[in-house]
Amino acid sequence: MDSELSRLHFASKEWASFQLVNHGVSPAFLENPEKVVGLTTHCDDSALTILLEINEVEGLQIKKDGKWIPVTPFPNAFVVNIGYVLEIITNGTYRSIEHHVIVNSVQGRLSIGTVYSVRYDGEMYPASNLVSENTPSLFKRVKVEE
Ligand SMILES: O=C(O)CCC(=O)C(=O)O
Ligand SMILES: [Fe+2]
Repeated sequence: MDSELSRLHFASKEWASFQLVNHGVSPAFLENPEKVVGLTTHCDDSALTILLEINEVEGLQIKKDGKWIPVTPFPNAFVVNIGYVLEIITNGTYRSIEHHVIVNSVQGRLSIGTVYSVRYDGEMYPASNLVSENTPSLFKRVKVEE
């Protein structure tokens, strides 16, 4: 049976891709804005994360040269975030950037992300054609699960 579901199951198993939805902040939470935390600072451990800021509420920020810079939502545009996996495969040519999400007490924020990664039982290391005497490998071979 080659249903959508079995194809999705195959894709999730082979590429570990899945979707996540961040819901807005609940009204109860909004009554205590000082307690409101968004998503704490992190780099994605995916290969690529493709994000849609559904209701175009600001909140996502990236850290550049030690400063937090807001990623202003742009109608119908995706935010493409590079994760550790791609940083390793490209031997650091593409860097994974630190980011976090802050929420405000006025409006909830809604985003949907599709996370593309690699097989969980595999290994990752820089692509061999990106490693040379002049560009030594910046990463050792590691298991994806590590
Ligand atoms: O909601 C967002 O805009 C960012 C979500 C995020 O950073 C993540 O899921 O890794
Ligand atoms: Fe993230």
